[in-house]
Amino acid sequence: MRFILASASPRRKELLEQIGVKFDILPATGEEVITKELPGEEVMELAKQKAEEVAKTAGADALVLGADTVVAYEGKILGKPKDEADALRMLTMLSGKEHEVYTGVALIDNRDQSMENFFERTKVTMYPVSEEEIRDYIAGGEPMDKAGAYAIQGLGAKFIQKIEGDYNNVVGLPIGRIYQEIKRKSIEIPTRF
Ligand SMILES: Cc1cn([C@H]2C[C@H](O)[C@@H](COP(=O)(O)OP(=O)(O)OP(=O)(O)O)O2)c(=O)[nH]c1=O
Repeated sequence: MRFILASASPRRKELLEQIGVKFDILPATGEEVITKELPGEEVMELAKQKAEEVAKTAGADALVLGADTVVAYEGKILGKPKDEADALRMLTMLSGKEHEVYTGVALIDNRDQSMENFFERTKVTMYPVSEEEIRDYIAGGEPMDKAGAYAIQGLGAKFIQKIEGDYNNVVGLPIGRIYQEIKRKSIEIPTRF
């Protein structure tokens, strides 16, 4: 069977490569619209939309993986910042506080049209960050394509005090959980080794 990653994210590609899976990339292009109140519901729905779009064109023998990541803080859902002012607003909000990162996953097996749809949650605590540090960080460009306006795997690491849960889930893919779900369903996916 073919394994297809329905994502344009270089982080997701790297995480799948890390566990030795052989796969092709077919990014979903549809508009992401936030419609749910709860972050777990939201990321599951967006992951499902991405996987469904790609599954339609992926062929009868494909397993398609879609994912979506958001940050949640005090009932608010933070996606990617719209502009630099939005990034400043997000990082000011997260400074010195604990927030949650949710990644939703959808795995569609085209052979029997079945779907696994779940989310993983990781708690992240940021040290207090000054406005000057935030402005410098934004000027460097890293926040703009990241949910919550930071990258734990990049320069943003200097703001992170602690995390509770799967680190890879924050980067964009709960890779251990995904492997366990594939194993649980007894799906044989191609490997590089
Ligand atoms: C919190 C956090 C998010 N992110 C990234 C992961 C995701 O790529 C991004 C959230 O955007 P997403 O909409 O989840 O994904 P994407 O648009 O990058 O890719 P695609 O829809 O094609 O799959 O934020 C980090 O890289 N590091 C972090 O610490």
